[in-house]
Amino acid sequence: MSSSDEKQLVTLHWTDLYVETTRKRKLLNGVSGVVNPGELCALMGASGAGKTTLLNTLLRRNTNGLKIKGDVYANGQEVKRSITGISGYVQQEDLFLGSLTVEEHLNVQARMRLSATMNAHQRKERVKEVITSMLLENARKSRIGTPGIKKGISGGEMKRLSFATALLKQPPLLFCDEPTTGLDSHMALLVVKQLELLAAEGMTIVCTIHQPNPETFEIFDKVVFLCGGRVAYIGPPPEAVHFFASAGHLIPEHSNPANFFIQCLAVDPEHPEESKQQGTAICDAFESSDYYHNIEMEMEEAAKPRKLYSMPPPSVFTLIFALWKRYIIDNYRNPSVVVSKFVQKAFMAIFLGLLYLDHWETHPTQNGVQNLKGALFYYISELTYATLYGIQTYLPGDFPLLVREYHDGIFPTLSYYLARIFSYLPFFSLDGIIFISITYWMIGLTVNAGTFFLTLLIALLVELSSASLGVMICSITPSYSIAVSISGPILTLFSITGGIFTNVAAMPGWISWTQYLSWFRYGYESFIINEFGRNNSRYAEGEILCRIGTANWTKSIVAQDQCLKTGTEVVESLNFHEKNWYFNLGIMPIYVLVVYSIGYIGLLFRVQRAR
Ligand SMILES: Nc1ncnc2c1ncn2[C@@H]1O[C@H](COP(=O)(O)OP(=O)(O)OP(=O)(O)O)[C@@H](O)[C@H]1O
Repeated sequence: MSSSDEKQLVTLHWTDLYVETTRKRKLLNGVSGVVNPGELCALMGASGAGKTTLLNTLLRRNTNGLKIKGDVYANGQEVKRSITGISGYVQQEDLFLGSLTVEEHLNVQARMRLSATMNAHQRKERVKEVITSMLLENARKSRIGTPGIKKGISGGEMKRLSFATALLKQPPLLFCDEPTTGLDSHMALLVVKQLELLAAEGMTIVCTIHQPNPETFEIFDKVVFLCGGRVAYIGPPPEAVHFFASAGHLIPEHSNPANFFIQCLAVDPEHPEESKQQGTAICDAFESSDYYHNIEMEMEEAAKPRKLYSMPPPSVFTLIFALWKRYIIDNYRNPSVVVSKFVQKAFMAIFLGLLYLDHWETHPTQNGVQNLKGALFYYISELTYATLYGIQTYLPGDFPLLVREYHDGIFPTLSYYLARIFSYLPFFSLDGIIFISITYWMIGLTVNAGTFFLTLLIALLVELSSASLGVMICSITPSYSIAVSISGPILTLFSITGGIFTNVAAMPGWISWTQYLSWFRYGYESFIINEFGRNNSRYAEGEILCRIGTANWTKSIVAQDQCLKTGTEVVESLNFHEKNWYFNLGIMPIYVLVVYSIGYIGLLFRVQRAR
């Protein structure tokens, strides 16, 4: 629409569509057709006739690996992928984020689908309108749910919600793939009547449909019967009766016309060759009939170019914000993220605190120093494993919806990627902050605000690094199980080359480079320098006792040559270097950016291929 009071009308036509597989199997063989504004058109035919292939070809969806010839036009102008900008698509399988309520889902979709020119009040009104028109008022506040996992709204309500979503932006063109499948006959009729109303308002509607009953069949303005990838009939339903009769297939009394036509065109397993010949004869008869001539004239008219408006889409920031909000709600409603994450972290913090509970008296002792070295390494592990595996539990589940919404032209992959990362950040940083804040004081790290906040900063960078690798692995691998099986060995490698299990300077050359691929090395060195280095007076000359901190001091004196007497000696005992302090703090954010970027490229590739 050019403005709110001017309605966009679209004539869709397609000419000589040929679709072939890589093995040269013809799925569509010269299919042409036209649907005018205000027409409700059904694609019909026996199973395997090519209905879904035609719908996908018109929409340029799910056509990977297929060779397509022929063109699709809207208002006389050739459209390819841009058809998504002027159309809505209701797919056979309903796909939603089940944790949202019906209204929340529509609000988020309204932000993403409606034009940038609409304000918040207008969007709200539009959401109200679709809720009312799709009879979703009673389900407004209900969670959508996930079939088979968490019960939510009914199947019929889900289908109506799919319609409501597609209709939000009032597209001039609507495609539906088997909108009545899975619905009872009453609900199916209701859906088709709803489509009739939309067509009456000027919408151009194309849908595939399986064996409609006579009452439903009559509602369509135009039907397209396909047979073996060819058009067997296209035109109004009542005329189909005459055409099939003229081709020698007189409909018996009291039979369902759609069923009868489909049977005429179907391959009979008992007489496959004869039935194929029958189908071919009907297609040939149609191509030389007046019915086809009428369609050719309609197509000629449709080919005259007319205006095609498109509304300004929302800004990238609006898209990111809407998606971020959606995933924040999802994370929040996902008890395993919120509850288990924080409870687990608090529990582990108390456990670690009690394990290493500070038992020094006035000075650090040798085993106290050793304990801190161990506890600081454990910090890395705690901030790594739960974060990386936690993220991997949820991301793969997003993929099907992401693919659908991306190919619906609602948002670019980058908007999803950024929104998803930002939606995790609060959860995957707050838990680390809680963990450090509890343990820091219990295990006896330096009581100093500067050292404490720097420990928090390092912990945050470690957790961000771990999250980035978790997201990256999920983004480039096709499933959760593959992501997890790749992550395990990588983390083991990072862990053993991180600084505590092996001397970082003494590792063999062929493996020592791996330490620089991970935050284990950078994070651990930073933690150690922060605590023991940077002229921390607590570990100045003479402050660390050459004793093991037990009750019996005299029996536990450590030999001078094995005694770490200063903080600098502690740092050097691990072959770490204070000069790396700023480098480590700088490299971790760069690491995060690089790893996220690799993940983005991987995800983009996968999303684009999944068509
Ligand atoms: N990507 C593809 N690669 C190879 N063959 C395909 C592909 N897509 C569809 N086909 C084949 O093309 C034929 C038509 O498939 P299509 O899904 O369009 O039929 P349909 O009329 O929608 O059938 P149904 O009613 O069973 O869904 C079928 O034989 C199918 O196996």
